[in-house]
Amino acid sequence: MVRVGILGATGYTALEAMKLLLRHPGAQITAVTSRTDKSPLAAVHPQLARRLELSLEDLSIAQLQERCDCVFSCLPHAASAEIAKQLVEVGVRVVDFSADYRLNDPVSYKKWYEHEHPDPARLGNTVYGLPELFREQIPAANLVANPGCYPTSAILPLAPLLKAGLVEPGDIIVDSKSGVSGAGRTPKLGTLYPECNESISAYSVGKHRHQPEIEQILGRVSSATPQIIFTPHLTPMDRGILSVSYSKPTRSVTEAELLEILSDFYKNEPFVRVSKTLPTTKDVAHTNFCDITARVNGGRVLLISVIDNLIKGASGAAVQNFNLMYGFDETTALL
Ligand SMILES: NC(=O)C1=CN([C@@H]2O[C@H](COP(=O)(O)OP(=O)(O)OC[C@H]3O[C@@H](n4cnc5c(N)ncnc54)[C@H](OP(=O)(O)O)[C@@H]3O)[C@@H](O)[C@H]2O)C=CC1
Ligand SMILES: CC(=O)N[C@@H](CCC(=O)OP(=O)(O)O)C(=O)O
Repeated sequence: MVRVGILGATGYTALEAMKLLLRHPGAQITAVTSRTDKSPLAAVHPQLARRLELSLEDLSIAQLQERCDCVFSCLPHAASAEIAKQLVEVGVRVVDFSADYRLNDPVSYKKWYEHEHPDPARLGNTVYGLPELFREQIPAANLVANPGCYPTSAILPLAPLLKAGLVEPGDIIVDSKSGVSGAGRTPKLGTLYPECNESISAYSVGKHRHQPEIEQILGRVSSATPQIIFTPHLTPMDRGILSVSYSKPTRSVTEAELLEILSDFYKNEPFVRVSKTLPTTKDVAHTNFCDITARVNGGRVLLISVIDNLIKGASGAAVQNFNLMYGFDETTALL
C-alpha cells in the first residue's frame, strides 16, 4: 500500500484527489495538511464523512517523511516548491499540482510569476506529467509537475498536428473558457457569486501564465517554437474547460484527415476521445477524459477540446501520474 499525504487538503483539487484515492486499491491517505485548520476533515469536506476519518494537521517535513511515501502537493505556486524541494530531498515522491516545476527555466518563471523560483535548479529537469506525451519519463520520477488545466486542454489537441508539421507554429490562437472552481477555493473578489454569476469575462489578456506553459511544452514535443495568443475566460459554471484553438495549416487539409491524425495519435490512450461530435463540458464532467474534435473553417484549423479542470486538469491527472509512478494500471481509480 502506498501511503499518500495531501498538502493543502482544505482546497478543491485536494478534495477531488482524496475522493479518487479513496477508490484506489493501492493507496492509503495517511496525512492531510492545513496551515491553520485543525478540524476533522469531514468538518471542512462533508463529502468525506465516514469515508476518511483524519483530522487536518500542520506537519513538518520530518513528520511527512515518516508518514508518507508520496505527497500530492495541492498548494499554490511558490509555497508548493518550498515544500516539494525538501520532501524530494528526504526521499518522499511528490506530485506537484502547482505551476512551480512546469516551465523550462527560472528566467521565464520570474517573468510570468513575478518572484524568484524557490528551487531553480530543478526547473527544466522536472518531468511534465502529461502521460499522453511524456509517459516514459514518469515511472522513474521523484517529482512530477502536474500540468495546468488550460494547458492540458490546449496541448492535447495541438501536439499531434504540430508534431506532424501540419500547422504553422508561429500563429496559433487559443481561446478558453473555465468554470469558477478553476480559481480554487481560496476566496477572491472575482469569484464571489454576484461578481461572476450570469456573466462571462475575459481575464489576464496577454499575460496569463499558461501562455508560456503551452508554448514551452508544445516546443518540447514538436521541436517547433510555437507562439500562442492565449485568452482565458471565466464562465458561470462550477467546473469544466472548453478550449478552441485556431491555427493555419501548412498545406490543404480536410476535417476527415485531421480527425484521422488525431484518432491515430491517441488510439491507445485511455483518456483521450477523438470524435466528429462537438464536445461539451458536461460530456467530461467528473471524469478524467479529454474529448477532442476538429474543423476546418476560413482556411484555418479549429481544434475544440473539453476537460474537467479538477479531474483531467488536476486531480485525475495526478492519480494517472501516481499510477505510472508506482506501477499500477494507469486507469486505476479513474474509470
Ligand atoms: N482549481 C483548479 O482547477 C486547478 C488548480 N491547480 C493548482 O492546484 C493547486 C491547488 O489549487 P486549488 O485546490 O484550486 O486551490 P485552493 O485555493 O482550493 O486550495 C489551496 C490550498 O492551499 C493552502 N494554501 C493557500 N495558500 C497557501 C500558502 N501560501 N502556503 C501554504 N498553503 C497554502 C490552503 O489551505 P490552508 O489555508 O488550509 O492552509 C488552500 O486550501 C494550485 O497550485 C493551483 O494552481 C492546477 C490545475 C487546476
Ligand atoms: C478560472 C481560473 O481562475 N483558473 C486558474 C487556472 C488554474 C490552474 O490550472 O492554475 P495553475 O497553473 O496555477 O495550476 C487561473 O486562471 O489562474
